[in-house]
Amino acid sequence: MAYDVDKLSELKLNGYKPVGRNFGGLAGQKDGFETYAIPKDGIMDLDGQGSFVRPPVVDKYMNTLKSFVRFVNTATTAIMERISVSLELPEGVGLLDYHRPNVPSPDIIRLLKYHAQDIRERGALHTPHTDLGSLTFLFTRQPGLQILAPNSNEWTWVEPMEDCVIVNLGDMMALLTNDYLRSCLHRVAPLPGQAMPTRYSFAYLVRAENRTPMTGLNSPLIPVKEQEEVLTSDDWIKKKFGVLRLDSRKEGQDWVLTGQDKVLPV
Ligand SMILES: O=C(O)CCC(=O)C(=O)O
Ligand SMILES: [Fe+2]
Repeated sequence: MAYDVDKLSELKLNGYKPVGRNFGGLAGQKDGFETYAIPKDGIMDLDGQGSFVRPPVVDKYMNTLKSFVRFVNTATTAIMERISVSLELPEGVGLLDYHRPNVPSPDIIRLLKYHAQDIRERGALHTPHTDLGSLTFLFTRQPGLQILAPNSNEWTWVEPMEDCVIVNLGDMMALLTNDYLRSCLHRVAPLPGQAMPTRYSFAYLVRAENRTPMTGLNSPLIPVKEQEEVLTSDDWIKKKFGVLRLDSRKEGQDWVLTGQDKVLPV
């Protein structure tokens, strides 16, 4: 297969994932969506990645992609600034220092297409998960996204709104704050009583710069945590993908997929 994401880049930053390659939303099943990833470093020509392998259609929209990355970077900086103030982070060792727009990082744009599903096969096409990065900017006009709020057993629908983008916190925010901030558990499912239609969405996934230590930042609000091993951001990404690509979820790996232990309703 041309442009296979598992062959083009170790951190799965570039290329196509067909339906059914990830662990699925239903017991013993696989996922029901295809994706195409486009790397920030390639779009912005960082780290010598400007000539990344890509099909002509991606090439054609390179200027649009560049403006889109700049737009999201501006929003990211504003959000990180606000969160840094709220967390009382000292200058120089904060979130902004690990999310510098012009420095290489494993950020991607992810295009998603969910496949239609017969009403008799109803299930979540996207297994419940948290996003592995810092922030997710999600763009869609179609419903289907659900979140599981902390201490709740019920999935809540997140309705898309005109001219709005949905922003999630991902695992890296939990790791950088020793769980003071939590990553948002979500999935994509058909609406009640309806079959799943073909659904399109796209996301910009903000991730901390390569080799960022995934441990709590220095703040009076962030609890101190004893850690046997501090992963770097690249290793965290590899670990999460290792679990996503499994055929079944093994005991003790819930946390990697969902960011939290034993939270999934049965
Ligand atoms: O399509 C959506 O609404 C959610 C996508 C998503 O969760 C993801 O790409 O990680
Ligand atoms: Fe997600």
